[in-house]
Amino acid sequence: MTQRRILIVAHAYREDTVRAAVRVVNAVRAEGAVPVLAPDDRAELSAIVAELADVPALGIDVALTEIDIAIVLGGDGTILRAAELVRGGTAPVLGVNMGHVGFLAEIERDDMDEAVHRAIIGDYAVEERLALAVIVKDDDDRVVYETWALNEAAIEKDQRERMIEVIIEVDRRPLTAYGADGVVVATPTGSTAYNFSAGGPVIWPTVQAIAVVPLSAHTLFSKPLVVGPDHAVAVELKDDSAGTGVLWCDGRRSHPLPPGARVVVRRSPKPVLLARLHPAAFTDRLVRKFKLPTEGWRGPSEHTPTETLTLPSLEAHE
Ligand SMILES: NC(=O)c1ccc[n+]([C@@H]2O[C@H](COP(=O)([O-])OP(=O)(O)OC[C@H]3O[C@@H](n4cnc5c(N)ncnc54)[C@H](O)[C@@H]3O)[C@@H](O)[C@H]2O)c1
Ligand SMILES: Nc1ncnc2c1ncn2[C@@H]1O[C@H](COP(=O)(O)OP(=O)(O)OP(=O)(O)O)[C@@H](O)[C@H]1O
Repeated sequence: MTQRRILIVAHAYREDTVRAAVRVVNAVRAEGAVPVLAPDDRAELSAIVAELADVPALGIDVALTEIDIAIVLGGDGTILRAAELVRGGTAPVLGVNMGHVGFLAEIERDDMDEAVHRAIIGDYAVEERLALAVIVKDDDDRVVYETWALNEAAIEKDQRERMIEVIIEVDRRPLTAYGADGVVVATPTGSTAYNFSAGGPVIWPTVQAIAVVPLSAHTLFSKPLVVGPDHAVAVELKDDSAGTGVLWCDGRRSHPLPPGARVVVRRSPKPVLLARLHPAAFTDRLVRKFKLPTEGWRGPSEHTPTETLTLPSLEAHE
């Protein structure tokens, strides 16, 4: 059997995640697999823990296509960073929550050793999450920037004192126009992030959809929209928009949007892959992460992993 290659992505500025990175590197080696670090991470981490300096580097010693799985030690920001690192390959991401929220993480830090073992031996399921393909066109309809998003494409004003004037379009048909702080075009995964703060709906990960949510729109029609996964949503900055804008994808990849710029968002042909160790109900994740009140609930005590079902069970309607 070929040796498995495990990318380890750790938050480099926290003591606990750096310590966890050393532990995971040692566990991977002890089980006969190859630990790998992104070159920048290796430089940052080995400045703190010298023994990490000899870990093979991604793209130098080991190609991205050779990576079997990425183990992530951090919060959602670190998981989004890991998703970017493995985007050109086929490795799923396994998040160990060492952040504050860790909504995208599969497990909490206390279960790390068992999770690492299962990652090394390949004992996990892979869940596909809808991702967005995002392009920016200039006012001559030329593509000037291309990227992708797991959470959202946020079209935002970039001057505090000026709104942006936008036109929303679906499948090349104009829908409405308004002045706003911005527009969030979110995936089901991102529905619990910026979309959620902006008043958008929480979308279960089993739903394939794209949400379009205005940020402080100065209009009576400012409802969040949800379109199917095969619709193309475009947000245009009007030619006479007083304010200039900026595109931010997952808070990581950005591009300026002058008046006349057009951002086109579609479902990416390439989903993001998340490694799953347990079939868990998305409902439970929402309750746990957002600390929702459920005291007094009198429903059935047996656990039904609804996240993996496509139809609601009969009990759900009781
Ligand atoms: N007002 C807001 O809520 C707001 C504003 C800007 C960006 N964001 C979000 O921050 C994300 C980037 O995350 P970061 O950690 O690098 O930045 P960050 O450190 O500023 O954290 C933003 C918060 O969003 C949470 N988060 C991120 N993805 C999530 C998800 N899918 N579900 C639930 N919560 C999630 C993080 O845990 C964190 O609490 C962006 O993709 C965007 O969704 C939110
Ligand atoms: N090695 C690194 N180099 C540069 N930035 C990093 C590195 N590790 C983490 N970050 C950044 O630090 C920020 C915070 O990280 P992260 O979100 O993982 O932690 P958190 O804020 O504690 O957790 P949560 O997002 O769950 O609240 C993110 O924007 C992340 O991308």
